[in-house]
Amino acid sequence: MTDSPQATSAESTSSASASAEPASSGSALAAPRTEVFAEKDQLVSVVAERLLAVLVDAAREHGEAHAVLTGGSAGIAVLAQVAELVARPGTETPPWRQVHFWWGDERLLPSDDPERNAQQAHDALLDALIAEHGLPEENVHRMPTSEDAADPEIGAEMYATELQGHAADGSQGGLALPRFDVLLLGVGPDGHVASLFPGKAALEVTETTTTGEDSSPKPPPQRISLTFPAIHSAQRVWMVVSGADKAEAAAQALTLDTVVAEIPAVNARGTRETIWHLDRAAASQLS
Ligand SMILES: O=C(O)[C@H](O)[C@@H](O)[C@H](O)[C@H](O)COP(=O)(O)O
Repeated sequence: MTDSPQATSAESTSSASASAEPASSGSALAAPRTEVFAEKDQLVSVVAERLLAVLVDAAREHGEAHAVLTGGSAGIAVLAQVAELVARPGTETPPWRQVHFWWGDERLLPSDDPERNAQQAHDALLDALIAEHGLPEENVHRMPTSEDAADPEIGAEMYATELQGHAADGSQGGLALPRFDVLLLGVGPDGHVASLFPGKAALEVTETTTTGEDSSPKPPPQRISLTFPAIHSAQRVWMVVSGADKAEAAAQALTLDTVVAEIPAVNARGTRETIWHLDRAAASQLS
């Protein structure tokens, strides 16, 4: 455990779940690594710095960068911190016209509802990037609203089409997806990630990149989510987990024999990197 906000001094360990097989992807996925920070603020600063660095490198290397955002308190705090870094003179930033933002999940609500993950991300970061730094509005790929789609399944199909429109060449395990450089995920106290909740049919979806949820146990009930195969296509899956209410779910997700149907977060992995960024409270039950 560390009191330093520096990524290099965070505890970093390979987890026992390294040999647990993910449920839905044929390709090899990165075993989870954990990094524990004394406080949420430190976690947030490190993830924000890393996010910017990944976008800079990906834009340089591939001519474009794709980040998948999450809702939730830690995920939105990361975006607010990115906004602070971007406003700070001397921070290296990507050419924003080459950066695309996507979402891992969304609540099917009206476009201006403050509960929408996209609305919160706009307030925290995206509005400033669009207004002051040249991020093209069309690079912000929001999931459909309740005005766009009559139900979550229709919304999910619409988003799959949007993803397909930016698909990388055949490299995402047969699914039409952009090359996600980094995908952020929060974790619920029940172990959910994105809008993939314990015991739900959405956990089993393997043929499509998106899915609709009609009866989420966390309000609101109607949601749209990426599926596990879509999550597994990401180069880097970064979990951002803060607070004692996540401790039990985090400990279970990082345990060898945990079942995806009970703790979906056990199946959140990327191709190159899976990192669980936890504050001390969220890490308090890790063995
Ligand atoms: O739309 C949502 O509800 C979120 O995307 C959800 O999956 C969230 O990330 C987790 O519930 C963690 O949220 P907190 O970080 O606020 O605990």
